[in-house]
Amino acid sequence: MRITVIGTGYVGLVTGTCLAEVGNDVLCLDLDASKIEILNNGDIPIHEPGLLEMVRRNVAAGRLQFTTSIEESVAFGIVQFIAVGTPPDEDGSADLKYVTAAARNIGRHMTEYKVVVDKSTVPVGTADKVRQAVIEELQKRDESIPFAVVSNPEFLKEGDALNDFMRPDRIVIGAEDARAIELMRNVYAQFNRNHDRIVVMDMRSAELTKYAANAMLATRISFMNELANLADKLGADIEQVRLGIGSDPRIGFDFLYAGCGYGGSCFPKDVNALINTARENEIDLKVLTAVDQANEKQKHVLLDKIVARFGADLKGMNFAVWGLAFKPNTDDMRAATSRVLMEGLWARGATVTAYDPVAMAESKRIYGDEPRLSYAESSMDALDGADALAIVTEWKEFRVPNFDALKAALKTPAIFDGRNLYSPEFMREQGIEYYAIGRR
Ligand SMILES: NC(=O)C1=CN([C@@H]2O[C@H](COP(=O)(O)OP(=O)(O)OC[C@H]3O[C@@H](n4cnc5c(N)ncnc54)[C@H](O)[C@@H]3O)[C@@H](O)[C@H]2O)C=CC1
Ligand SMILES: O=C(O)[C@H]1O[C@H](OP(=O)(O)OP(=O)(O)OC[C@H]2O[C@@H](n3ccc(=O)[nH]c3=O)[C@H](O)[C@@H]2O)[C@H](O)[C@@H](O)[C@@H]1O
Repeated sequence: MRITVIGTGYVGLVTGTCLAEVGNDVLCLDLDASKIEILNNGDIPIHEPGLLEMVRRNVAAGRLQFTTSIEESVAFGIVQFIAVGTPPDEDGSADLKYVTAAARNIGRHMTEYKVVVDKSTVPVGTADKVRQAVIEELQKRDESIPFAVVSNPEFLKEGDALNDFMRPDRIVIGAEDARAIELMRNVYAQFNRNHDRIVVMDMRSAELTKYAANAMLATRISFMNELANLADKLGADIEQVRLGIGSDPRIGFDFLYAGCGYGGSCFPKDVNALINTARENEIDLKVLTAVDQANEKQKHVLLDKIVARFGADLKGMNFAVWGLAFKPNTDDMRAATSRVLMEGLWARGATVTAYDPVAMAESKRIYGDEPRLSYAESSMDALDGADALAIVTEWKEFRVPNFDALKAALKTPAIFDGRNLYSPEFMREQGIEYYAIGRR
């Protein structure tokens, strides 16, 4: 099938590439010419494990192409996936300007039946707005070409995106048009072979399903983070508690890791967007409001522990920070806890030496030549002359450092671990002060 994907970000590029991988002909459109140039030069603009190889393989096979031409992209696919950003507006609601612009471009240029598929995370009711945008553009041209709108939210995780896309738990299709549903079943047939994972529902329910999934996962994390803070006071160990409750299949072990707050482009934004949608409908989502507040607070937990240890005035001190990305295996720093920590340290007069295996280029883009931030070539280099170490992201390479070298390099042998990487008991044996999240 010929498929167009609009937007070559984390979702669009993965979607387009995976759809090509199973044999479709895919054209990806982005209006950011620099991204298309990178892609046309055989590289990719983001860090996602395995993606570069898959892109190259499918480009070489002639199944995957990239363009900045709206006309070309609209003409190409019978199915048009919209996978553009829906960043938060000033009030926290989702900004739909990119989604509606993409829809208008389709309406402006289409000459035959199209299925317009919204893959971006959008508030309930957006499918109607997408339909309206296409209709308005058709009317301007005095055309009445048939088309369908489908809501097909994406559930992939950055860092594991190819696996999530190729082996989905479920494929949610919100649609009311029989021909569109049939086409969508065909699009996903190759990802649906072992057992039927396709859940067809109405569009509003599909849109809400996406927010419900992210909100539930965020709730689990904030719940555990609050319990971890309590465990700190009570002398209990949150990791033992996780094992104790996760063994109940109604709870499960996943997404129960306490830490220094959830970040990324989605949980914080989607929780707030859902709160906003509810507010517009005169519903006060008390649980989710608390989830968000608890997370904002949790992003300060490392700084609070540093201040409790070294005092409020950190002037002249230097902290090594391991991990800048909001999670491992990505270069994404959107809403990353590292930013809250570093900015908090700077505000108290300290400087930072940071190391991240892939996100340092992104950090340089965000912070430019910030004088209070320097970068190290390796995790161990970051420790040289630092007062103490803070760990924000659980990259694999941080799991078994040389603790003797670490102790020798730090002025105070203290680790503030936002991801609970080490055993507190082992740290005590090593003579390292260890401040983790809810561990004993
Ligand atoms: N990042 C993630 O892990 C996930 C994101 N989502 C959702 O998917 C959507 C996209 O997210 P990301 O891929 O992270 O965004 P992104 O910001 O990485 O990429 C969006 C891309 O769309 C392009 N774009 C904007 N307007 C355009 C237009 N009219 N025509 C063509 N290209 C256009 C931008 O230049 C950019 O390259 C969001 O709604 C997000 O909430 C859903 C699941 C996972
Ligand atoms: O809508 C989205 O964009 C995506 O959002 C999340 O994916 P992602 O943000 O890429 O990454 P996660 O692995 O979910 O991690 C999010 C944040 O939660 C934190 N986290 C995760 C799990 C956990 O147990 N504890 C915890 O603090 C991570 O450190 C990270 O900062 C969801 O997991 C995806 O299903 C969804 O498609």
